[in-house]
Amino acid sequence: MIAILSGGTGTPKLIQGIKNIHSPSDLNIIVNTVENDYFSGVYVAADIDTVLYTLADIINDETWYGIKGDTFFTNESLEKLDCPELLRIGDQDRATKIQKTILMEKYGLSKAVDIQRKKMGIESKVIPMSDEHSEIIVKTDIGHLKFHEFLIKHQTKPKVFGIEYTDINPSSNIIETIENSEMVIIGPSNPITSILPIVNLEGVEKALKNSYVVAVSPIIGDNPVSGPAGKFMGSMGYEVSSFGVASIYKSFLDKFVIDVVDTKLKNNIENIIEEVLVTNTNMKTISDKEELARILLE
Ligand SMILES: C[C@H](OP(=O)(O)OP(=O)(O)OC[C@H]1O[C@@H](n2cnc3c(=O)[nH]c(N)nc32)[C@H](O)[C@@H]1O)C(=O)O
Ligand SMILES: O=c1nc2n(C[C@H](O)[C@H](O)[C@H](O)CO)c3cc(O)ccc3cc-2c(=O)[nH]1
Ligand SMILES: [Mg+2]
Repeated sequence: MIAILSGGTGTPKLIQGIKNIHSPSDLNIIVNTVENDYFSGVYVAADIDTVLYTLADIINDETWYGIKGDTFFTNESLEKLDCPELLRIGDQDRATKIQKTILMEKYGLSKAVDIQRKKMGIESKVIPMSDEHSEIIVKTDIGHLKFHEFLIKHQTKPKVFGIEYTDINPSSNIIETIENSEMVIIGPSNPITSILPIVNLEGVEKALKNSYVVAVSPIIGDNPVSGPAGKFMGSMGYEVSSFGVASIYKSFLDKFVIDVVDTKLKNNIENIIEEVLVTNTNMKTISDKEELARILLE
């Protein structure tokens, strides 16, 4: 059984490759929840929904959120009603989020997501990192911003001094999922706001130290492929490079996969991570994703 730690975008791209070459029923995806928040009265678990839609092959893989071909009648009507939404939420996507909100209020987030993934015919388990609510606050030069205000309203422009989120408990079977796995894959998601919130949960780092853990760097050269990971790493004093990512994961990482662009960093990173593998990690096509998955799983 393979455990995968996931945020949005980067890891779901890799999951598209993994699920094509490895039995989906053998995958347990542990997903970040600290970007979750209510929007227009509906609970939005952005990274969970991106993973669900990716596993169900309905993801909009231009934006890496929402459902391919979705309509936006409610989003546009809210705009006309002077209730503009920060997130551009599609109509089918909203239905899924409303379903999750209803189920969650009855059964908690983990059970709600498990009911949803079964109804979507997904064989892999999708496990929220926690059933408790915690939100990232981004400390910037224009004040403390919620993650989506920083990301969408301010287009990640403000200077970042740091991020914080309240301590929460891991959801019930995360530790045993990690301990029972032959391998833990940390996908190329944002190390600071997608992966570390999972690692910092009570007992997770210890479980990772006792597991075989492989990670893929989300940084190629001195920038992330997308999103604000570089700003967050810089604000916490990490070098914005694959070496910086290795420094974040070094206490539990066994193997680190970096891009060919960063070949020159291999020797340096081998001083802090046992095994470093250099390959193409820029996933543009499904064969890029399957090839990277093959290299990780061999
Ligand atoms: C908004 C989102 O960024 P963010 O919330 O910071 O990060 P996520 O965890 O949601 O994922 C983005 C993360 O993924 C990396 N990424 C994306 N595509 C690739 C790829 O083809 N190869 C690779 N090695 N990493 C990839 C990216 O650098 C980000 O750090 C967002 O960007 O959508
Ligand atoms: O940058 C954006 N991210 C949007 N996201 C993605 C999400 O807010 C972040 O980009 C996450 O970091 C992705 O991991 C959505 C996620 C959903 O589940 C539903 C709708 C959206 C809409 C947006 C959006 O309009 N802009
Ligand atoms: Mg994200």
